[in-house]
Amino acid sequence: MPAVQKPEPSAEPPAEPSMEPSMEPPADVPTRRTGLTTSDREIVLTGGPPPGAAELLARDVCAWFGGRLVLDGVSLRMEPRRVTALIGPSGCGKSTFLRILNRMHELVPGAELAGEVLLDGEDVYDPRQRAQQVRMRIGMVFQKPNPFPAMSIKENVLAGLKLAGIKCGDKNALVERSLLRAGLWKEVRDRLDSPGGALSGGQQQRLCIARSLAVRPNVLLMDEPCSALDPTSTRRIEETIAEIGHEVTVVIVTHNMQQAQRVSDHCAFFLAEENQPGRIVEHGETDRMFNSPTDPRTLDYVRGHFG
Ligand SMILES: Nc1ncnc2c1ncn2[C@@H]1O[C@H](COP(=O)(O)OP(=O)(O)OP(=O)(O)O)[C@@H](O)[C@H]1O
Repeated sequence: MPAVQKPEPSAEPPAEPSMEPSMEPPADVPTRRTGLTTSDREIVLTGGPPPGAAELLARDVCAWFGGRLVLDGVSLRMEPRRVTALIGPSGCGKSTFLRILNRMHELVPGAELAGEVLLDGEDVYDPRQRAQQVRMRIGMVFQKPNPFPAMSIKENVLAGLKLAGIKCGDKNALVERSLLRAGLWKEVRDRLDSPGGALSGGQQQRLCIARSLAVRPNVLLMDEPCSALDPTSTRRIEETIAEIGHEVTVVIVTHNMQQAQRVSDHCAFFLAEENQPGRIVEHGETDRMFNSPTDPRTLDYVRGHFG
């Protein structure tokens, strides 16, 4: 087995909810739906990630579970302020790859990996990097919404700050801004002290996105964030992705080809052929991947012929 990068004793917090970073709005440009402006920059966070979206670069990433190779030689650049979709049939390693990006893979007993993941050029697996800090900069939204059900909506939004030890001088403004960005503010502004668990599934997922955004991540990973939601909630989350995608690097796993086309700028097609580990067959601009891919397997997949 190749060199395994495996640091970090396990004094880590539970994987979920993830640490969530945040983002700066582009200077002087109000965001599309929220009308937020540069005055939002005045919400000062102490101890959080450096501001802005970051580039994620995976180089020759391999992954094993219990000695079985499940991902082989995956290299991918995920550009800042763009949405990258990971697509491919079940079991080809999309979620494993996503979890490697913010060091959640190492929480799985028997999991190993090799290769490099660079966040704006810094190796996230450098032994000097703490996994918790990495997960603060690279947030994660899961398939199933996981708010703290007994905590209030407001407390849920602020929960990531507490876990990451980030201080904020104006928590009310941060709560409002995070909920605005997640597209939930109008629906909950009159009941911020109600429990998060009382929201609908789609609202809970947007609450989790708000919780992630509150810590101002540089990257937001989303693992099938709409798979448990109805079509209306799915559309609302897609709108949210379109809005935040201008401010933070987004990497999303989705089985829904229409969704990949709607939300992503760049697309990577993963495939694990029979008895083989998952690999990237092809990646590129989403329009090209869906309209004129170079590999016939990509065309078959995006046209729904298999998977
Ligand atoms: N915790 C684990 N222990 C052992 N094997 C695992 C574990 N998690 C995933 N695998 C295996 O790794 C391979 C890749 O799984 P992964 O979940 O990353 O694929 P995926 O493309 O995300 O699938 P899906 O689309 O169904 O979620 C599969 O063969 C899976 O069985």
